[in-house]
Amino acid sequence: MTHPTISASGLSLSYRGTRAVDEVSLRLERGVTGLLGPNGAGKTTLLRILATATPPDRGALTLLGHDPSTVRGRLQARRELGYLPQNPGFHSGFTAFEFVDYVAILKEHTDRRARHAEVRRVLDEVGLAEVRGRRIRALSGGMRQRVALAAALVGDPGFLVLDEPTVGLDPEQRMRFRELIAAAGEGRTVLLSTHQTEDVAMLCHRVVVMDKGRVRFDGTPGELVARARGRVWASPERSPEALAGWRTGTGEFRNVGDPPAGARLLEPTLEDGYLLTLDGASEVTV
Ligand SMILES: Nc1ncnc2c1ncn2[C@@H]1O[C@H](COP(=O)(O)OP(=O)(O)OP(=O)(O)O)[C@@H](O)[C@H]1O
Repeated sequence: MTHPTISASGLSLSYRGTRAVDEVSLRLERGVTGLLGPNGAGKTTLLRILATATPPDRGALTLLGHDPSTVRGRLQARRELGYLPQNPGFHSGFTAFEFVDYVAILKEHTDRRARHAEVRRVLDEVGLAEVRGRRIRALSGGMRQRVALAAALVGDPGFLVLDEPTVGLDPEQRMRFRELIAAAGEGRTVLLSTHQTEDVAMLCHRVVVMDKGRVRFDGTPGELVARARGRVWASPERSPEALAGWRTGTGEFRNVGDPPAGARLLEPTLEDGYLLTLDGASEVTV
């Protein structure tokens, strides 16, 4: 059995009256955990708290055995975690090498030779050895995201926080990025925020769904899919019972919701389970 490398209890953070993160408790273990949620659900805010970029208003957090509410614990935790923020803040005039080197300096890698070797290692790990001398502005979107991942991998962190790293990537680049995330998840704890339910289905051993600052689901991808079993059906026209329904390429409607008696049920996907979780979330009373 693995034991949690990250444990959070009752984390809350408000921005002028908005509860961005509301009493979130989580335990993360090795492997890739997906974090799903609609826009404004609080994902980025939660990731910022876990990456020690923003302190919570309330709650307790242990990161790789360190308590980030103390100066010493925060410094220790920062040395051992990697964060790929939604906007990595590239200086586009930098080369890939210069950018990662700059991040390595910020991460207190002071010995120049050892640092440069580390920068080469992480750029190699993400498949960018060939273009390390190229300016970031000349790289494709997929390559830029790999530069950001390389920066997060400096120092071989035990905990990796990735905020929507596959956004805007084409399918081929996304697949390539998935390979890298899966490789990064071997022997590490990775938390991956995404809008792509496919990323979660393909990569994650666990999935957390957030909405309105709260955790609405925490389990395996299979358990999320199971929530939609018996709630997806086909019909020649849109069913009035459906929460969502659309005509597919076959000409039939695919409906999600509470099926009528005798409906021809379809195999659910993770996306169906996710949508039904969000729909139920508005009814959750706390
Ligand atoms: N710096 C800030 N100042 C004020 N409100 C903020 C700030 N950052 C986030 N919020 C608010 O907190 C809530 C959660 O935002 P957050 O960015 O964490 O959500 P998200 O799930 O990451 O959304 P997205 O998927 O769109 O990135 C939203 O209502 C947002 O408007």
